[in-house]
Amino acid sequence: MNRVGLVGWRGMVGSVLMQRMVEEGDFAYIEPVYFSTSNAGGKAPAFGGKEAAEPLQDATNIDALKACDIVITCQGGDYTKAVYPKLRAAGWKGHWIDAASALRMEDNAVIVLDPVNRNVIDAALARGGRDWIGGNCTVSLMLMGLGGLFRHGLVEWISAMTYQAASGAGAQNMRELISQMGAIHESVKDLLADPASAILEIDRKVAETIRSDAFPTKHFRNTPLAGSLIPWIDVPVEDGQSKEEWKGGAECNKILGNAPFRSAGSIPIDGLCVRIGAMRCHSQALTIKLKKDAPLDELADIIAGANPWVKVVPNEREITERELTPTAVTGTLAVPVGRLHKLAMGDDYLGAFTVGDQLLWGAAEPLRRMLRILLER
Ligand SMILES: NC(=O)C1=CN([C@@H]2O[C@H](COP(=O)(O)OP(=O)(O)OC[C@H]3O[C@@H](n4cnc5c(N)ncnc54)[C@H](OP(=O)(O)O)[C@@H]3O)[C@@H](O)[C@H]2O)C=CC1
Ligand SMILES: N[C@@H](CC(=O)OP(=O)(O)O)C(=O)O
Repeated sequence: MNRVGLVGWRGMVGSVLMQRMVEEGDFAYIEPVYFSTSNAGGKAPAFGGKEAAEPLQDATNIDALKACDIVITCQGGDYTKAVYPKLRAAGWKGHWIDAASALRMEDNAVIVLDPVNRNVIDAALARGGRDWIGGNCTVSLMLMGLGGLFRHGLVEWISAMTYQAASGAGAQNMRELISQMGAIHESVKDLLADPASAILEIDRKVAETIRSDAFPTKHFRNTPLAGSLIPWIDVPVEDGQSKEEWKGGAECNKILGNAPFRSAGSIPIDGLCVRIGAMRCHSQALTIKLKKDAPLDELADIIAGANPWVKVVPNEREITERELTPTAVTGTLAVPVGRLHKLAMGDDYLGAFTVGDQLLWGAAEPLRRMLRILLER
């Protein structure tokens, strides 16, 4: 049985991964070894009802990691940068599965999203590939939704305008969003209780609260999110883009096995990434330039047929309000795509909207499935 090292299992992404591994019975096929950066020697958990043979191992101990056939880490990029090079330098030939972005664009790394790029994964396996990295959440969710259009060679370019949840910034940010919501309510709760109170007075107080120094904004770089939005995610890069926006083009093309972004043969993918006050679902409004005019019902069938999780929501008001929202999707593997219609720019322009859980398909699920691919070879 494969000895599988689990690093970062108690973090937010790691916890979702453990939950999915339990649900899918993955622990029956592995000998789990749990690692910690903070509590080596402590008691290991028993996910899937399976006791680990050893206590928590030191996640920076290269010899302990070297004893694993496969290591899965959700510990973050700093950990990857500190440990991965030493582990390979020590001659480790095992498989490294990683949620962090640190290694994504390395030549020997594959960005894994098997419902979309199983061909790229299989080709890398045949070449002896050993580094399997989960994609950026927004990128993976867009490809889970639109994979069919790419597979049919229909996409000339895409503009993705995103509405990204607090969870993408981390667990502390989710907590801070809720604190902000609470602070807003607290500031006007007496006025709200009085049906005769003036709405502009409520609005004035809310704005004052959001702008005040006392508003909890530490984790969002001193910028309020509740009652507002933040049109910048991650660090600036070149050409006026944020790094989150750059990943859209760079990672999508790599996942699809295309030429590198901005080189001949790649697909231009760009847009603006915006943080909004959702908890853990990212949404995206997409303008898709098709290579040719195709009937809407054919396009809908192509989108719906790409994988078992994508679902086309008819472009009608009631069902869209019911099924194409973060509230409907959160905690599920469903990737609904809706608002499908031809845009005013021409019949080869398709409008679409998609929602996905950024901790499931956006982070944990592609890693879990890569583990199963390795175990089932
Ligand atoms: N958040 C996201 O949306 C996505 C994140 N990722 C990647 O995954 C990495 C991890 O992200 P995320 O899961 O959000 O990070 P977390 O901060 O939730 O967890 C990271 C580590 O922090 C340590 N930790 C310290 N205190 C606590 C605590 N109270 N509860 C739980 N863990 C604690 C744990 O390490 P230990 O047990 O060793 O102490 C844990 O493994 C990111 O850095 C990123 O590279 C990838 C895709 C999406
Ligand atoms: N940057 C993403 C979350 C994330 O962790 O992305 P990446 O895995 O590319 O670092 C967001 O803020 O929503």
